[in-house]
Formats: sequence, structure tokens, C-alpha cells
Amino acid sequence: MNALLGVDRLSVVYKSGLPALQNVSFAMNAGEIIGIVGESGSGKSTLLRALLGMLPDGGQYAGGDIIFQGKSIFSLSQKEWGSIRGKRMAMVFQDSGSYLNPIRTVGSQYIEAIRTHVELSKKAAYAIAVDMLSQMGLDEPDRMMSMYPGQLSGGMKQRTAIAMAVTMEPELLLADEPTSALDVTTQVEVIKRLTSLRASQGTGMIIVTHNIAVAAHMADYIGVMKNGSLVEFGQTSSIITSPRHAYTRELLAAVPELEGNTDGI
Ligand SMILES: Nc1ncnc2c1ncn2[C@@H]1O[C@H](COP(=O)(O)OP(=O)(O)OP(=O)(O)O)[C@@H](O)[C@H]1O
Repeated sequence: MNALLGVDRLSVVYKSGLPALQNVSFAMNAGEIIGIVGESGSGKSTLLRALLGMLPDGGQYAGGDIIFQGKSIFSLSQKEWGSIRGKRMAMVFQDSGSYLNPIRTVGSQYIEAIRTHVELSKKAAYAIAVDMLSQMGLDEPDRMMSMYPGQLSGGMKQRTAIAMAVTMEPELLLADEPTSALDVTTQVEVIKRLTSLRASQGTGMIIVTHNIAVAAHMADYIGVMKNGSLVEFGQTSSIITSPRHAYTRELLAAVPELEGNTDGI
């Protein structure tokens, strides 16, 4: 197995606050999907931001280590770190689609984003962008390239943002509630597209969701967070069938039809 990420007793504090992450440890191999679940304020977003080296203002590392592809991220120079971020490790947020620049066409910003990472002609970048948009299930990607974000639905914008995030074929995609702002049908579609990325590109993913059913549907391993700690981490099947922590049992009990139809997630 090819180790992708090791998180070793990672702690983060916010100024004048309680610890947001306390001694969080887990590891993942290339191409694995991890679902992180837990209630609001449990530290899920902080974990993703810490992994990407993008803690919000006031947040600071308070111990532990993050090993990405065999190297501590804390040992990297700013330059090395910059070349990993957005390229080898990328992130999408719940409302990533809304960060598209409203006064520029999808195509011009997509092409520019590609060309900040690799030296390519505009034409070559255009072809890559169109291919990624169609991989995310967007019809008429050529037409979309000449449209402005305001002309797209929320689901189309979010899929565009995900396409942009994975264009450089990152080994690790960090996704913070990537589907929760979407209607149910679009959620299912985006989840399918994310899982097919693993098949086509071997993308490893850490997906934060408040919905343990989504995690159960997608993830190989589930981590459960509570008050900044990872209280349980294990294979999805064992978390579902024999949760060890009372809090995990509570989360599972709150999902009435986990075993049945996942169309409604
Ligand atoms: N920028 C910040 N400054 C100070 N405290 C923060 C900041 N961001 C988060 N926190 C605190 O850190 C803790 C963890 O928050 P975090 O957003 O990581 O949780 P979460 O599980 O992602 O919640 P949600 O599901 O609501 O997004 C909370 O107590 C929160 O109030």
C-alpha cells in the first residue's frame, strides 16, 4: 500500500478559545476515501484547513505532525508548500461555486487557473478544461466556457469548482460539505462524480459531511469527531455495524434508513 497522508497527534488552537483539534491521528493510503463526520463545531473544517496549511486567522498549530507523501509539511519551504497546494492537494468547500469571479467567463478563469500551475498554451488549457467539465457530468462544456457564473445554476457552479480543483489530478482532495448546498438530485450526481474520480484518477479524498449516510455511501473509512478529538476511526463497514463510541451510535440512530435507499442523501 502506498501511504499518502499521516496525521500524527495534530493539535490546533484558536486564540482565546478551547483547542479546536486535540491529538488527532489517522493515516490513509493513496486512492482511499475517508469520511469525517461530527456535529457542528467539532473541528471538521479546522482539520481540513490544517491539512492544507490554511488555518483561518487566529488559528495556530499546537503540536503534532502532518506527513504528506512521506514528508512533514512543516519541513517544507514556502515555495515547496505552494507547489503542493492546489496541485497535489486541493480543496473544495460547500460554496466553492460562489467563489467564481462573476465578471469573467468560466473559460477565462479556468484557463488562467490551469496556467498558474503548468506551462501550457491557452488552447491546450482550454481542451483540458472542457474535458474536466464533461467528466463532472456537465453537458455542453464548450458553451459553458463562454458563460458567466451568474448564468449557471448552483449545481453547475459547484461542479465547475470541483472540476477546477481536480484538474491537476491532485493525489488528495479535501472536500468540506461539497454537496450540502445542493438539491438532492444534484447531490447524488456530484457524489457519483466524486467517486468516479477515484476510479479514473486514483484521487484520495477526505470528505467532511454532517451526514453519516453520505460518508457510509462513499467512504472506505469513517472518522467521527467530537469536541476537537477523533473519537472513532475505522473501516466504514465496522463503524456501521459495530460502532464502539456512544456518539457514533447516536449519529447512526439519527439516520433512519442507512441500509436502504441512498437516493435521498
Ligand atoms: N476562525 C476561528 N476563530 C476562532 N475559533 C474558531 C474559528 N473557526 C472555528 N473556530 C472554533 O473551532 C471549533 C471547531 O470549529 P470547526 O469550524 O472546525 O468545526 P466544524 O466541525 O467544521 O463545524 P461546522 O460543521 O459547523 O462547520 C469551534 O469551537 C469553533 O467555534
